[in-house]
Amino acid sequence: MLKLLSSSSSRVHCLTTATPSLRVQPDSNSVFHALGRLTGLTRRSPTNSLFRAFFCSDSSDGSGSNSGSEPAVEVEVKGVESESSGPDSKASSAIVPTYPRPEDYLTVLALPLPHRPLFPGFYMPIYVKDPKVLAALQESRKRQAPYAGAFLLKDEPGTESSPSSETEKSVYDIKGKELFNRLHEVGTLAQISSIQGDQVILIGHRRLRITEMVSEDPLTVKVDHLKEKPYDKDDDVIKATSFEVISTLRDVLKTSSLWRDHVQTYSQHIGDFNFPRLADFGAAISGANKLQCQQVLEELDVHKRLQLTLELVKKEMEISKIQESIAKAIEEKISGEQRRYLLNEQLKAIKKELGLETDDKTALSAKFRERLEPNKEKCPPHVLQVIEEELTKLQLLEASSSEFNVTRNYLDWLTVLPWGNYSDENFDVLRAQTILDEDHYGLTDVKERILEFIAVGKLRGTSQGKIICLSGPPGVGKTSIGRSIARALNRKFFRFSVGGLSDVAEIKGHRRTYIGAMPGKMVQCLKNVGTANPLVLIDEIDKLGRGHAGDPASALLELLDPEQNANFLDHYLDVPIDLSKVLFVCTANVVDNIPNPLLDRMEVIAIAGYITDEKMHIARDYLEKTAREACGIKPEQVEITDAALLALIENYCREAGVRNLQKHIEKIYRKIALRLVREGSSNESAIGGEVVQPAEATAEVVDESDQHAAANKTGVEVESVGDNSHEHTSETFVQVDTVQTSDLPKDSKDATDAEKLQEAEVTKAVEKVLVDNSNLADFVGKPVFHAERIYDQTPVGVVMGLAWTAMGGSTLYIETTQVEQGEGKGALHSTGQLGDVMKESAQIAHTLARSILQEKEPDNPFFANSKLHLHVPAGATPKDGPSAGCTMITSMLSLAMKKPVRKDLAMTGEVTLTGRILPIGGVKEKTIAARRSEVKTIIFPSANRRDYDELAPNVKEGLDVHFVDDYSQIFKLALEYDNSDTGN
Ligand SMILES: Nc1ncnc2c1ncn2[C@@H]1O[C@H](COP(=O)(O)OP(=O)(O)OP(=O)(O)O)[C@@H](O)[C@H]1O
Repeated sequence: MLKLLSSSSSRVHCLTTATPSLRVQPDSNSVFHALGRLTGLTRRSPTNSLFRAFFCSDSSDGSGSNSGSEPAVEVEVKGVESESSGPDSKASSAIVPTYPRPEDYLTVLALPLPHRPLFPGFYMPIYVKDPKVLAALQESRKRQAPYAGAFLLKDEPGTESSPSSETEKSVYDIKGKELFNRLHEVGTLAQISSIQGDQVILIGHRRLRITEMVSEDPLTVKVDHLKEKPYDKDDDVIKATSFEVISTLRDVLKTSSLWRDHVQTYSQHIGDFNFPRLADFGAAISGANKLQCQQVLEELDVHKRLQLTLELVKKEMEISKIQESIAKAIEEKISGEQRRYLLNEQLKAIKKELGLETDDKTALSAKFRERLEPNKEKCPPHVLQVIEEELTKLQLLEASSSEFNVTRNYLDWLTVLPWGNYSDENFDVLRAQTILDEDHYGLTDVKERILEFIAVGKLRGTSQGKIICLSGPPGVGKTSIGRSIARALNRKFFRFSVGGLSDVAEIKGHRRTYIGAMPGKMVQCLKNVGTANPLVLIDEIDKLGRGHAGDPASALLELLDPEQNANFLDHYLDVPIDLSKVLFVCTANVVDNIPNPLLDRMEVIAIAGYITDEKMHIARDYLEKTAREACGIKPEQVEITDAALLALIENYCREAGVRNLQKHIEKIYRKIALRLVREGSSNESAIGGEVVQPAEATAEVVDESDQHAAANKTGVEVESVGDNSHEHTSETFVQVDTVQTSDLPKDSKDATDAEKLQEAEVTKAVEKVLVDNSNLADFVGKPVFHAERIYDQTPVGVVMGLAWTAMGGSTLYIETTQVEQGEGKGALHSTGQLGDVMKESAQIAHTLARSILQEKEPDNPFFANSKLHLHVPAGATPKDGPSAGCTMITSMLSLAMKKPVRKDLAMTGEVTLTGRILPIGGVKEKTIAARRSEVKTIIFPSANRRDYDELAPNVKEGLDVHFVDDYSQIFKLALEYDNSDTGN
């Protein structure tokens, strides 16, 4: 609320009703309007009212044209409840503007202004620290002469122009002469508006110039009251400049709110708002520095002052433009980001609506929960807890962060595993037996062991995780039996090979902190099979790598050991998994290479290899069938005779396993398939060419020695049928048919009869392919040479031994010859890539043979006088082991006694220096190898009798086996035989 009071009724002017005494100058009015518009203040606003009041009242310091023409008016403003009333509404309420006459104030108190000069019409609070000055000010107020001079303080030479609060304080300490010297000459007559504590509010009135110092403390100076130089208010240049100032001010005010605040500190206690006032106004509210402001203050030429002000406000304008562009750029940046954010959110919402949302956290969490739901009851509580924690974490993470992806993948694995989800086990022993027999012939031990396992499961009501290790040469069906066991037990099957595996992380997984971390093989297995009790086949466990970081064998131990694997901890998963229900089946070629702690926990079932008879069965009942089906051939289209199969096994596939046999059978069937297709297409083509071209029975074709030649001829025939069939005169079935066909008078034939004939002949052409002994080579090539049986009749000094290799058993010869003879030349030289153990065996054999000969033939100095050479073919294969000891002695004795050993005899056994025979390994393999080489008599150490007894009857069938403790028994069997018995 604005109230105007007057100290005397004649000097009161009401603001709301303009009285005749109010005088509005044309220039000031226009300025008022201009400024009113540019400040955005309404006529009703207090500031506006104040403008109006003062325009009409004071002309005492006005332009020269108005000077002294109007009486001074004293206005008291009280209770101005508006921010426009000044910097301090309380202070404003105490304002008692008076219009001092210059002659009353020729001597004034000099107040220093540290920051800016005080412009007429503006408020300025200052701090007066000097009590004397303060007292003088209060005194002057009491005396109704509340005026002082406010002068800008010059900077101390060498100091910065912007004073800190420190310098501000020190400014107030300057006194007397020093202060006088530091004051600018031109200042302002300031009304002491209020004094509160040490804060004094000054209102600027008119310009003063110091003429001399009157007293030092407080500093009092004599002053001249300055007036602007007379100017012509209609001067175009002045007008134009002032309008430019106004328009610039308006522009600045539009953009800068800071300026609007400055405007509101304008007190309007200055009388007319005319051109000089406009210049002061512009300079005062600009952000110009104090010297520039002082320059404006000192300028008494109105035009020059306006120009100076224009410069300042223009500069201000530039600054405000820069400020605006900065603000705009920032705003644009922010709004761009906001826009992107909004669009992203919209995109998400659309995706969600269309069900395309993949990354949305809630959708993800819902997906994980849904996946977990069916197994939730069976899921262990510790796993559920981890899942819940991770789900909460997922919600808190930023979707674009890498941590989010890690958590999402982790949750993916955690929720996908078949926690407590077991497949129903089959404990039906009879069904299992049928399945096992369906898939594999023989392998009785393995099948028996599986049936035992099922029986135990049936009685206990639940099965237990076990580790079975199937060992044996390649191709004996270790891997495939694993598959059948899974089928028999109704368990899911998972196979992984650890051959060459050297990284523990393959088994135990990587820690989640690594980029691209994955769980180990076992967790992957559980995810793949979807049940917690699969049969896991770990292939090639004997070929486990050494490991560069950690020991894979130890990691496997944790995985396989039934004591530990109930709480198997994968590094990635980080929660224990129960693997105790998993049935592990490992396969190995050589048990010795399996790390001992692992082997210790396994139940090893050795599969030694197959004898011919077993191979015949496997080939006939399993391999043939599979190969036939794989080639799409019907059983009636082919016949492989027993003789051909036997020849195939004995001459081509003599190794322990049946993989090679399988390959050969597949090869035969592939060739048969090609033949059938060729013949079929040749006949079809002939029909297509409208020529009857019956073919001979295929049986004739397969009798031909060169199948390819026959096939080629057929091809030629087909192509030339339409031209001149008479040209083909070869002896093949095609030739006969062609002649017949060409002889037929085409037009005399009934079409239907011809078609029937064609059909009948085509069927005949692909009727049956017969593979027998005579044409086997056409399918599988010539038989490969087998070094195993080099001699039909072993000569003197040559004995057949039995060896065991990773590929199964094999026979090998030990040959000894005499290199040199002469007194005292007895020595032994050995070759054939023998290892140290075998070389030592040879030495032992040499010594023992010598002592035996001495005993048997004391007069025979053979060993003492002969340099012997012992060789074990094949020379390219490294050999080692002690089991050839007895064979070596026999070979040497045979040479010494010039007597060949018994026919079809093979032996094995380690021998000591005293002639004791020690047990050997691989009895089954060796027996099978001996049978393959058509050995009739075998000598084994007595200690191996038990191993031999366990062999299947068909393996033992027809063999004459002798078990010996001492070499003397071998001597008897090998060298002291009756010639009529052995056929020698
Ligand atoms: N007793 C058998 N009855 C029927 N088929 C058999 C028998 N033994 C092996 N096979 C067949 O022989 C082929 C080779 O067997 P598999 O691959 O299981 O050999 P493996 O012993 O695992 O060899 P490797 O040690 O080289 O891995 C398979 O197709 C398998 O079906």
